[in-house]
Amino acid sequence: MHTYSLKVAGLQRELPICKVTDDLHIGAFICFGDAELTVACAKAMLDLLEPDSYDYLFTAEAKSIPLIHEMARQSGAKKYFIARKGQKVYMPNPIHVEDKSITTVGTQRLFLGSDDAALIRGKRIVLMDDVISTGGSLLAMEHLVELAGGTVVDRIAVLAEGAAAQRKDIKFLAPLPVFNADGTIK
Ligand SMILES: O=P(O)(O)OC[C@H]1O[C@H](OP(=O)(O)OP(=O)(O)O)[C@H](O)[C@@H]1O
Repeated sequence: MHTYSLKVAGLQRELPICKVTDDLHIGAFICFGDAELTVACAKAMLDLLEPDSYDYLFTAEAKSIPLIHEMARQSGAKKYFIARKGQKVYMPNPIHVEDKSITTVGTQRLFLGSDDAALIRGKRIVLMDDVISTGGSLLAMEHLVELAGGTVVDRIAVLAEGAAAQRKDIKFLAPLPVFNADGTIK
C-alpha cells in the first residue's frame, strides 16, 4: 500500500493511501488510538483560536471525538457538543440535518438532542473536525448549529484536504493532498 508522509503539530505520521474511487485516493488520517498526536493537534488548534471569542466547541462523531475532548481539557472548557449520526433514545425531541462526506457512501444524518440545542441557542460556536475535505460535514454541522439557534464564529480542523486547503473561511494545521491510484499527488 502507498503511504503519504505527513508532518503536523510537530509530529510525523505515515498515512495509508486509500481508494475512494478509481480516480480519487486519499490519505487516511486516523487520530483514534494515537494519544500523542491527539494531544499535539489539540494544543496547536487551540493556539489558532482566541480563547474569549467563543462559548463552545462543536463536532460530529466519530473520529474527532478524542480531539474535541482534548481541546476542551486543555482549554479548561467544562462542556462541548457532539452531533450524533444516529438517533438515541436518551435524546429528547432531537433535531437533525443531512450530512454527506468524502469517506461515506450515501447520506448520513446528524442529530442533536433538544437539551443540547437549548444550551447552544444564542451562543458562539466553533466547529471543529479532524479533516475538512468536500466540506459536506462542516456544512451539515453549521446547519445543525443554526437550527439550534447558535452562531458559528470559527471553523477549525487538523487537515484541509484537496481543494479545502484554498478555503479562507477555515483554520487548519496542515494541507493534505489527494492522490492518484499510483500514490502520486493529484
Ligand atoms: O469534508 P467532508 O467531505 O465532509 O469530509 C470530512 C469528514 O469525513 C470524515 O468523517 P467520516 O464521514 O469518515 O466519519 P467518521 O468520523 O464517523 O468516521 C472526517 O472525519 C470528516 O468528518
